[in-house]
Amino acid sequence: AVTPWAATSGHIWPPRTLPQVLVLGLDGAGKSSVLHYICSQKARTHIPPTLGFNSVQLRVEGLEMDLLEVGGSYNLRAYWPLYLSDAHVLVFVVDSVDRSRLLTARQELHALLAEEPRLPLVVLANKQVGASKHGFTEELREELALHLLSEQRELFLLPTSATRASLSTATSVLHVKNLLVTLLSQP
Ligand SMILES: Nc1nc2c(ncn2[C@@H]2O[C@H](COP(=O)(O)OP(=O)(O)OP(=O)(O)O)[C@@H](O)[C@H]2O)c(=O)[nH]1
Ligand SMILES: [Mg+2]
Repeated sequence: AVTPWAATSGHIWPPRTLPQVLVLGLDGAGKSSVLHYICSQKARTHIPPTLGFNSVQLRVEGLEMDLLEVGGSYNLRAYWPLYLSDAHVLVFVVDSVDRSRLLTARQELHALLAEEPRLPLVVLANKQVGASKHGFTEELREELALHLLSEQRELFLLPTSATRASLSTATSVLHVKNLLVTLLSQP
């Protein structure tokens, strides 16, 4: 059988030289939408599910980076760990409205990072509507048990939205970009 990677394996081997940001998270969390916004500055509402992976290059302030999304559907999650060792930063996107799947997101995230104690982690609490309610970030931190991941790791949690053309969307995504630049610029 043809794996989803066969047609595109040239992208992942030989290893690339640009710093790599790996973008993971359950299906429907909004990975592709966030990437689309980051790269085009435009909100887009109908993006098809990622059936394999989705790779984009981004240049910010003279720094070039590769952003690699691997689809989040159950079958594709088996491939997630293969991309960890090349990653400089992991961006993990969660749907902060769909509380019923936070436990699954938490389990996947913890399983993934068990072997990578030092990989910087940026969790995006996506699908924010307007200003998030007081204490929201703390709740989410708890629900994802982020304290268990944070000993030697740089860890950030940012609220984002990606599908509405609004100032809060633009600002949230700008924060993500700036954070990536900071993380990738450190020695
Ligand atoms: N309301 C709202 N909807 C969003 C937001 N981000 C993404 N969506 C919607 O959520 C659905 C899934 O978004 P995708 O970007 O395809 O999610 P994904 O994480 O790439 O999913 P897979 O590729 O299947 O792993 C789409 O219908 C998006 O329009 C957001 O910030 N707010
Ligand atoms: Mg996608």
